[in-house]
Amino acid sequence: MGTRVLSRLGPWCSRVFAVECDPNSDPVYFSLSKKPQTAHCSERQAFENIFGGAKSYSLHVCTDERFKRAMLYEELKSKFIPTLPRGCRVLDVFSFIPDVKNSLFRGFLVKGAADFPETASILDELVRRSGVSVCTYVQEEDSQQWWQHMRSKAEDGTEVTVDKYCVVPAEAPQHHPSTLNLIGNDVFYNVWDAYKVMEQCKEKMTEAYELLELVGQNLAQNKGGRFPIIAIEGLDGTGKTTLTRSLTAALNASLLRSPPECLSPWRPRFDSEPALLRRAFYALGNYITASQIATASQHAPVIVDRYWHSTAAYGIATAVSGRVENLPSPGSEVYRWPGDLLRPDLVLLLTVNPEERMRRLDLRGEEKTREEAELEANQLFRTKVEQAYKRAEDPACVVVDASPPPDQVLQQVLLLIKDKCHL
Ligand SMILES: Nc1ncnc2c1ncn2[C@@H]1O[C@H](COP(=O)(O)OP(=O)(O)O)[C@@H](O)[C@H]1O
Ligand SMILES: Nc1ccn([C@H]2C[C@H](O)[C@@H](COP(=O)(O)OP(=O)(O)O)O2)c(=O)n1
Repeated sequence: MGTRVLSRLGPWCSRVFAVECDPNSDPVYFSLSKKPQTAHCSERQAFENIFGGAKSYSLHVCTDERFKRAMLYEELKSKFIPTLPRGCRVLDVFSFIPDVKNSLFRGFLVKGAADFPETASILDELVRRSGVSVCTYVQEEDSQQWWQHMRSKAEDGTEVTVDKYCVVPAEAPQHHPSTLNLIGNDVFYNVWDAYKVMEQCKEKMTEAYELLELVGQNLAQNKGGRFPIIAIEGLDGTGKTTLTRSLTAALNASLLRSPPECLSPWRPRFDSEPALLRRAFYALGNYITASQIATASQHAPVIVDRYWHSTAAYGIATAVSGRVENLPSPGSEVYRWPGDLLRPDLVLLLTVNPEERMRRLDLRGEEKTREEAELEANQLFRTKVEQAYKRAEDPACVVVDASPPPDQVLQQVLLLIKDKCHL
């Protein structure tokens, strides 16, 4: 497969690879060459760290078809990786064309499992699967050169062929590889893009079928009324529910939320699905909420507890790995508002320091979504969500310090609303 065309994006050997060893530092980048190249001492050391010692191999999901890609990746992550023998080291590995959108294939580099007979038979099975490629890494005797052996099934599916490439150092690309597939996989910029994802799984999930029916019934009305629409955003525990309730009473407003109540029964199901489906679920939820906002804003101001910015900020922060610096820069198209989604007049982002947020969450003591639980455990992720919120544009979020007592936060927000929405 190596020299043959792997996808519309070109052959395997033109790809760059990135192995993530530590979320707080740059990945180790390498590319492939037919001829050995001299590497600097530090580059040789980096290769030794990732390939040296116990035998290592990598698994890559490599198909252009986004639904199949998401499903295969989830299968590897939740079914294959947990079966690995204890003590194996698993690192995220990306293969991509530098700075080319939608060229990213995700995968895993596994170290210390190749000597187990069970692993060998699972790998043989994976090699024969379409959409997965399996590579092993070997060092030639008396040489410091690492080789990638890419195993793939022959056209007739019976035999396994091996393409060999030297692993050579590659420069870091301008954009972190995990940002390349955001659009259309982690964030959707029109309803039809998310709708198409849901259509692909309606056969296997009745929830998807019913969701599509609901979206279909709710798309007709998407124009705001004469009253202002105010969205309240922020991490869990920042006081959104408390504020939206008091604001609703103070302004005699309608209170809505995204995802809307009618989707609550299906939410746990979608929360346990691969990221592509989860994101499509929340994206479609925003369009149903938009239709409810359109009706409600004809009669009274509307307060919305979470809306599009939540969907985008969590989607981007989950997909972009490593450091906060890896997020797309401010001004990037990923922070734009979807053209076909009803826009709020004002978006307020509630912020409190991490200690106070934890104190509030402990006091509340409710069950959390998987992502919220991850957020709690992971300061880096939390910072990325907040940064993504702050980079959102048109409408941008107005940051509100939500650390004072509830009544003071309410007064502060009422003043803001008076100023920005003339209420
Ligand atoms: N301004 C505030 N000061 C102190 N505690 C607050 C404040 N706002 C909310 N809380 C408390 O913090 C917890 C989380 O608030 P909540 O409104 O449920 O947040 P969110 O909806 O953003 O998850 C609740 O126990 C709530 O009573
Ligand atoms: N409009 C929305 C709302 C929530 N989400 C996702 C993002 C996170 O995974 C969770 C957070 O929602 P959660 O219900 O835990 O938040 P609150 O408890 O309402 O503060 O849902 C979304 O993507 N889009």
